[in-house]
Amino acid sequence: MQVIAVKDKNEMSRKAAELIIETVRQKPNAVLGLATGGTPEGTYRELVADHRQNGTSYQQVTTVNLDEYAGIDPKDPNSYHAYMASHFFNHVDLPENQSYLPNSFDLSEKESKRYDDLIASLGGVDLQLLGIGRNGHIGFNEPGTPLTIGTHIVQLTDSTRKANARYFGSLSEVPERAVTMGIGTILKSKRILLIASGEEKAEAVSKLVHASRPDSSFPASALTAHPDVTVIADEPALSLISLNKD
Ligand SMILES: O=P(O)(O)OC[C@H]1O[C@](O)(CO)[C@@H](O)[C@@H]1O
Repeated sequence: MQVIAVKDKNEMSRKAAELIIETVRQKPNAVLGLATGGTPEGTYRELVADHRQNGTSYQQVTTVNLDEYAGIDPKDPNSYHAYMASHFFNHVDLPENQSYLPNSFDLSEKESKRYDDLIASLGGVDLQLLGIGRNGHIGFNEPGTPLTIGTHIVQLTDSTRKANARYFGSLSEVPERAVTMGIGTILKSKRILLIASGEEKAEAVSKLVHASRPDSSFPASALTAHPDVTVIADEPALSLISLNKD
């Protein structure tokens, strides 16, 4: 696991975008695994700016998203479908039929398997972008989730619902369930890029960096089993650990 320490959220966003751009420039038909939440917003802004200024093209790229709330209308502004459209898809030349998110309405096992099969049929994810929850969740894989599981339906923890309530009118409006790529799905990605910003992530980042093996009580620790993980974290997120800076 390579840990890149940066000063602040802006630098984290820039560095993460650089890595994504490099991936797309090297492999124009790359499959990008994408994340939502507050953390990657700046990264998408950087990607859009680069697309406008430098012409990086997404015409041959395919994207697959990590997760979506169960039962939410894709047109609902709080859906991850809407998030991706407004932060990224609407501003670059990615063809509409080359972006995939989990189906929020069909919660069957068959549909979950179809999502994993789709990713496999695309040749797998070249670069998976991840954020991290305060409790160590990646995607919506909450503590206790088996680490080999594929795409599945999860019951969101109170802490995750509270953390995401800032986007909804009230806590009661935050869906109780979600569909997420499983940790088994995530670990199949060829390369993983986890980004973290802010003091509220410091404990999770410290646990991740110090993890020596996968432990289902802290889902992000599963990344210790992956050979190519880059963590880009800012100073506040790294405040509980000391790193030797290059
Ligand atoms: O970036 P945020 O908003 O702190 O969220 C962290 C993680 O939580 C989720 O939004 C799910 O709650 C993930 O998709 C994200 O990576």
